[in-house]
Amino acid sequence: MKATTPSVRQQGAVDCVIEMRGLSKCFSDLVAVDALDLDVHRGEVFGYLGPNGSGKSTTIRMLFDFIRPSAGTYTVLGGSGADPAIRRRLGYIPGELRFDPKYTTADLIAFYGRLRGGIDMTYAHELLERFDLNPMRPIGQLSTGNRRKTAIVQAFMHRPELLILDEPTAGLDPLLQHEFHQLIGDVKRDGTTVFLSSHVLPEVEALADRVAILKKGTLVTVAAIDDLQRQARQHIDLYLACEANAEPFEKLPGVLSAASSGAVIALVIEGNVADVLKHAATLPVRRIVTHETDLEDVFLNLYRDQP
Ligand SMILES: Nc1ncnc2c1ncn2[C@@H]1O[C@H](COP(=O)(O)OP(=O)(O)OP(=O)(O)O)[C@@H](O)[C@H]1O
Repeated sequence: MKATTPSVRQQGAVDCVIEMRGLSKCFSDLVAVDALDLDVHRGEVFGYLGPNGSGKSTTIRMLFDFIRPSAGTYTVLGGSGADPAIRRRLGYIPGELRFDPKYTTADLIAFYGRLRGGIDMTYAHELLERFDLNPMRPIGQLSTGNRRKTAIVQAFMHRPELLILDEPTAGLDPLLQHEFHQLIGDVKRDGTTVFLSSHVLPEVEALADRVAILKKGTLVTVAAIDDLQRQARQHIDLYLACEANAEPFEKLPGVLSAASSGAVIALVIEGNVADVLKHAATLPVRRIVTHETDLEDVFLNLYRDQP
């Protein structure tokens, strides 16, 4: 690992809070992470996606210096994730929670409070209330979801500049997932950067500004959610005042399928819908129904094997 200057490095006008250059990790002859070049910008929520075993947790564990890279370099907040001064500015939820079962959540947050020093404990107590967590029970007696809540409180309680979250909502019920999403929105508004590894595609779609997709240790895409949304297929139904004929739509650019039934034309379109709307304007259209774009399809296609 190359330690660089302890300030956040800038790339052009953009603050990069995480930088990876050629970052690689091999376990014997398995290449778990292969020459990653990736920048995470200050203030963004960055989704880190990929199928099981694609190297997401391995990347995160390198960022905290829990394991050493086989090649390449990284910086976190301009320095090393092993540096206690940097660690105090980070919040972390590991994929696998390993708390000492005999301690309570209250013990744990008191411990982290002392370790990090000078933090406002009222916020920790607000988080306990927000997630409806009884801090006095030993962690060994908590359900999986309640252990996850403990992990959330310890990661957010000191208002870190950068949160690195490895599947943070695994095991949370939908109400608490919703609360967690609100919390991410709150900290983002305060300028916090979030590096979010998740398998929950709608969660990433709702929260992330940009995403990277990792497959077999290699980056297959780094893209803005907005750009992926533009690539997503749109489903549009046209309700006409006459018998429908889908044929003229089939030839239009971007139309993947056009089907008619009675007075309705059902269209699936990729990219720009301008030509479709131009043609629709020549017809007696009574109603247009648009369905949610299938960003999940875009993600799944990127997950699948590419040539
Ligand atoms: N300590 C280790 N020793 C040997 N192989 C390892 C070790 N840690 C991870 N691996 C292997 O490295 C690859 C990447 O694992 P990693 O846990 O980073 O994937 P992941 O993307 O986080 O997966 P998941 O989505 O299932 O959590 C896998 O093939 C895994 O078996």
